[in-house]
Amino acid sequence: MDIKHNYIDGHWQAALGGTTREVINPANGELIGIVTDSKQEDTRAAIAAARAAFYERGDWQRMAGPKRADLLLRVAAAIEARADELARLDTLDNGKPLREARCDVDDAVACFRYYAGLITKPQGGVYEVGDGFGPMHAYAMHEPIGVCALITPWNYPLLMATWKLAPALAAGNCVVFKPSELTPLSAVALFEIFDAVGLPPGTANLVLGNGPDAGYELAQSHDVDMITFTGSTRTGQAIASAAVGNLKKVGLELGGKSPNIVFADADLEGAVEWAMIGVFFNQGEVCSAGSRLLIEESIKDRFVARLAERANAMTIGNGLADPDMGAIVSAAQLGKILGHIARAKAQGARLVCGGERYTEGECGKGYFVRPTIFDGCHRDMDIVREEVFGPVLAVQTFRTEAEAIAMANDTPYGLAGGVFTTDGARALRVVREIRAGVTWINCYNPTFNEAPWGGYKMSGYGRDLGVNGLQEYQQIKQININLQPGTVGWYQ
Ligand SMILES: NC(=O)c1ccc[n+]([C@@H]2O[C@H](COP(=O)([O-])OP(=O)(O)OC[C@H]3O[C@@H](n4cnc5c(N)ncnc54)[C@H](O)[C@@H]3O)[C@@H](O)[C@H]2O)c1
Ligand SMILES: N=C(N)NCCCC=O
Ligand code: NA
Repeated sequence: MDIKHNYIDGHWQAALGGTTREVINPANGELIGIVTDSKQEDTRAAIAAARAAFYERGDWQRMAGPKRADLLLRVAAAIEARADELARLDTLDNGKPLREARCDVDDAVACFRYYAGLITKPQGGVYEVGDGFGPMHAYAMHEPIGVCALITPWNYPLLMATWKLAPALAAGNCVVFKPSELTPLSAVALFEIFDAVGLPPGTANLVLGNGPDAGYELAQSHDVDMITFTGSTRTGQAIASAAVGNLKKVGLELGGKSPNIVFADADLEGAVEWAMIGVFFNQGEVCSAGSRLLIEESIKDRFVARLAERANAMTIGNGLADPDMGAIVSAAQLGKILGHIARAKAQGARLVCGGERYTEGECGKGYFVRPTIFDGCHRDMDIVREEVFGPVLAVQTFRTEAEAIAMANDTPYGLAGGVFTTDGARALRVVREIRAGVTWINCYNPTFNEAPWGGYKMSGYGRDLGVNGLQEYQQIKQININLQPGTVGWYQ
């Protein structure tokens, strides 16, 4: 089996220490790849390459915007040409159903196209300014930040990479990217594409390795100008602390425990399906998962019974066979999920369906868990407070709109939330009160490259996607122009 290497300064390179790491298919425990295993010294080499490319040669940042855009369009076309292979890679590596992986690839193609287009549109502004020193004129222009470090999790390997790489590169930065050590294979393919389209050496660098050894150096280094991270809140806190050393800019997309509120007047069959998409899509390994179902008391029994009936009918299996739900990413993550389930039971939540590992047929060799629903949950249970990052739903009831809103906001997180009702004014009132960065009305989880994505509260700060997602990776420079050069007679 080929060993996949780091991509530094336009070359594939083994980690200096020569050690490697096995990449596992969580559907059956089989070895699907071997990657180089980087340490701090490798990360430092990648940072040095990005710095030389940005500060010494500067060819990427000075390349005309339309030309940079053209290269990113070629990246999009190359991803599209390898779409089946890339979807298969993410399914093999992460465990997700193939049709979901295929959506991720389509979104990644569109994301590169979106930022290629956006970088050619007007940016900055022109300002009428005071004339205390004679006639003056001011404008603001957007510039790249410099060397950006990007760290992503394992739940959407290609898509999370793209959400950061596409805008960071479009803006003219040089980057060092570290994907999750659990799911590095599609990132390697993406860098093969960067290599093939001919990004200037040092523009995009790939470091393969774990968080403490390869990742943390990116947060700590004084040679990095910005770090953007998607992952757990705890790791985000460690990164933000380390980033203080040189006051690098920090962007954090962290965890969540998002509320999905269903009122009695909702289209209930639709709400059931969206609630399933909310918490069982991608095995529930979604930062925005609607993992707290807040349901109006009068319909609770009927709704939960229907939800359980449909959850029990979901097919589970190897993602390549395109089941309704695939494998959990790793043995460790499966263990965490089963731990959350055991604690919920111990704390008195009532198990409605699932609640155990799934081992039918070949699944015993992999890491599967049945879609799980707990009824009778209350605010001080861990299952209501802590992110599971698995297919586990906690159900609570409310009687009034005000109570639903208070329960929705009763969390340290603030990534997402949903509301189901046929009362339009109520839907708008409720989403306005939810303290979260991403909300849905009568749907849950779809998201689009055009609109900004990110959290409130302990779900982080900064935004991916949309115009804001480009501006994350840009400095703004004010330029003041004296329209009448000469002396002003200030000092007599
Ligand atoms: N808000 C969002 O958009 C979003 C999206 C996806 C996932 N998430 C969150 O990600 C979490 C699950 O992903 P995970 O388990 O991969 O998270 P994680 O924090 O364990 O790891 C994320 C990445 O950080 C790296 N890392 C770990 N420790 C590090 C350290 N000390 N210094 C630098 N890098 C380090 C990992 O190697 C990985 O690449 C969940 O909490 C989920 O909510 C958030
Ligand atoms: N619906 C999609 N694609 N969601 C991506 C969510 C990323 C965070 O986990
Ligand atoms: Na894997």
